[in-house]
Amino acid sequence: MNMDISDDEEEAPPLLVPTGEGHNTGLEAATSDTSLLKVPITIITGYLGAGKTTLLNYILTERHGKKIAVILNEFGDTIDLEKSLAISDANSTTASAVPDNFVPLANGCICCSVKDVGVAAIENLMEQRGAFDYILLETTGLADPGNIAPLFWIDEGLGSSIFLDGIVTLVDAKNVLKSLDDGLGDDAEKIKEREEEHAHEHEGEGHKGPLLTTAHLQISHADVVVVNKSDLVTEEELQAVKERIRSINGLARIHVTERSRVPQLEGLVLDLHAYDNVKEEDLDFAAKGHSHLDPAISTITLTLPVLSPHQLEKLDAWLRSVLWESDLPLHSPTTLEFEIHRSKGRFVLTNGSVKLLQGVREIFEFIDHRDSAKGGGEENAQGGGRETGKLVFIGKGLNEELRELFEESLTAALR
Ligand SMILES: Nc1nc2c(ncn2[C@@H]2O[C@H](COP(=O)(O)OP(=O)(O)OP(=O)(O)O)[C@@H](O)[C@H]2O)c(=O)[nH]1
Ligand SMILES: [Zn+2]
Repeated sequence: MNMDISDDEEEAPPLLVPTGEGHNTGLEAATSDTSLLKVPITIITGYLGAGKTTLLNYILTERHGKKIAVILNEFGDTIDLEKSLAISDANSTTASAVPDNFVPLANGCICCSVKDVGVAAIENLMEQRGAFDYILLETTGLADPGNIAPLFWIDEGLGSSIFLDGIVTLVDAKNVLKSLDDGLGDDAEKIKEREEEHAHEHEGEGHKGPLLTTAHLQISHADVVVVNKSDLVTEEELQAVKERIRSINGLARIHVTERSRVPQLEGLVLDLHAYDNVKEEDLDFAAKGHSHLDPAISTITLTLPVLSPHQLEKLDAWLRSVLWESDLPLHSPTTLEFEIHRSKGRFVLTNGSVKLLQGVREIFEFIDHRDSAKGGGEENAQGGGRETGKLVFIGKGLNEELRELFEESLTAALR
């Protein structure tokens, strides 16, 4: 497994969208200042019946001063919603008419729908600029947000007019542990498909990890988890649910609700800037959790020293190996398997500037920290060479043993 981590065109996974500059590993990516001109999109995901539509309705009827366009990918069985949710006017709670060229997403596989129909729907929507200033996308209960997020994040065509603000995952407090443990109630065919896919990827290895359910995928990609239906569980049950979610995703904020009524919209479910900013406090928070309550998915944190520009390039190469090929450059090879769903990082450079890392599956980018000079300078003055950088991974198979191997591998790579 010891491998060459040099830039190899052959080995690179297919990017979803051409960026015009080859592989967008982000070292040369611009800052996100332009996001101020773009319309944010929030993806609302969650298992069947968790309360997604209830949240949408709640958002649309709350005072938020926004004109919101809603995209549903399940029009077939939510005809009433289609009528009432289409576009909410900030000045009234009654919905205005659906624009002519609003194309609903078809039923079925969300990633195909979004690729083939959804992006067009949003592009059509964008021609109605001024008609709305926020987009909410409710996915089907079985959607994997890891397939959807990159479409809105990297796509240059859309990138000019919208940006992914965050993924909000609703969970049903009463049923989520059951769904995580045995996929009970989960679409059996979907699970079988996923297992077959997995078996195919690791052909001949004769290895089968713990069950990865839709609930796992939705929680591991969440920026916010809304634990809904709190009225149906005891305080102890609620605590167990929160701990389990925390162990899967150490980065996500958790809010407990009844009828999806989050105490506040802005900052809690809307306007998160979860993909163009990385908050230090979030990384610190993730670093505190060490429980691996969930056998399938967990969160690990690695610390890094202040990096020279050359080391930043080495980090970039290391990330390409880990994220693109699921391969850990090591002196002694390991048979441990892993799969990274989400990554976030914050790195201080020797010149005092700060780089942020954002990643979903194999797609990642470095972003310049907005107040780079200030933040980095202060830290350097205070820290004086302490381990200031942090890298957080959420994914499958990330146990303590692997965390140590990651640390060993990264240390060697930065040497
Ligand atoms: N007891 C209880 N019921 C709730 C709560 N929130 C929502 N419900 C009910 O749960 C059911 C499902 O809610 P929805 O908002 O439609 O859930 P959804 O995630 O959009 O469901 P699908 O689109 O079918 O996947 C509805 O009957 C809601 O009235 C809650 O906090 N407590
Ligand atoms: Zn719904």
